[in-house]
Amino acid sequence: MRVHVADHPLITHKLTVLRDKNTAAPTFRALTEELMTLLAYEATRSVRVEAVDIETPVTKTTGVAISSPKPLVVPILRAGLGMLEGMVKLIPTAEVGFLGMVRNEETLKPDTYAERLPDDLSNRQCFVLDPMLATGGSLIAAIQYLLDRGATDVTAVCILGAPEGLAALEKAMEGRDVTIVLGALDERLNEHGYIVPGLGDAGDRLYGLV
Ligand SMILES: O=P(O)(O)OC[C@H]1O[C@H](OP(=O)(O)OP(=O)(O)O)[C@H](O)[C@@H]1O
Ligand SMILES: O=c1cc[nH]c(=O)[nH]1
Ligand SMILES: [Mg+2]
Repeated sequence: MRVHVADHPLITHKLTVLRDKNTAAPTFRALTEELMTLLAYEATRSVRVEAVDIETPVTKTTGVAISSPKPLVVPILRAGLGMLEGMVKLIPTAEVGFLGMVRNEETLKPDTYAERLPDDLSNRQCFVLDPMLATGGSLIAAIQYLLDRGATDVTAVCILGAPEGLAALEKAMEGRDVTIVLGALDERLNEHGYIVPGLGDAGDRLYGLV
């Protein structure tokens, strides 16, 4: 498994505003989308392309176009939905599948309550979006879902990660073609499984309490 932690002052600046408990939902949503777009630059570094012949006003030349089958973007509901627009703005031809997951706040285990994915993911490049990698339970289950359907090339994008979750993911995905791109790797998890310093509950901050 490959791990890339973004190191860019624009990302750190936007993350600082996102972390601030006084940042209200409209700004939080806008920043989540912007951060995704910045992280997408790294996450799509190996997006598959094929040669295409075109003609400029000056001459014939060869360029590239994103290959078919098009990449599959999978936001994990709810919070991953806040990252979706930031990704598909960059790859408008991407297809989008959905996984709905909620972590049981007592056991910290994920429960999958919705799934809408193609049956066969072999030969699809998959991009999983979830802002928070805490214990890693949700992301491991989501990536495993894709691998079980034949995916061989999965990149996950998270805005914040905890070392505990990253270690669990690395152990679970050992030897698999999985990449994770993080906006920042935080200090630790607290006794409730929340990332420290973190930003709180990403889903609640995007969409309100339920
Ligand atoms: O790494 P883990 O310990 O599994 O925790 C991370 C998960 O928790 C959050 O979702 P949550 O369960 O709060 O659902 P929500 O997006 O609907 O708020 C977050 O968006 C991840 O999916
Ligand atoms: O810090 C955390 C941990 C899990 N889920 C969140 O939204 N935030
Ligand atoms: Mg939540």
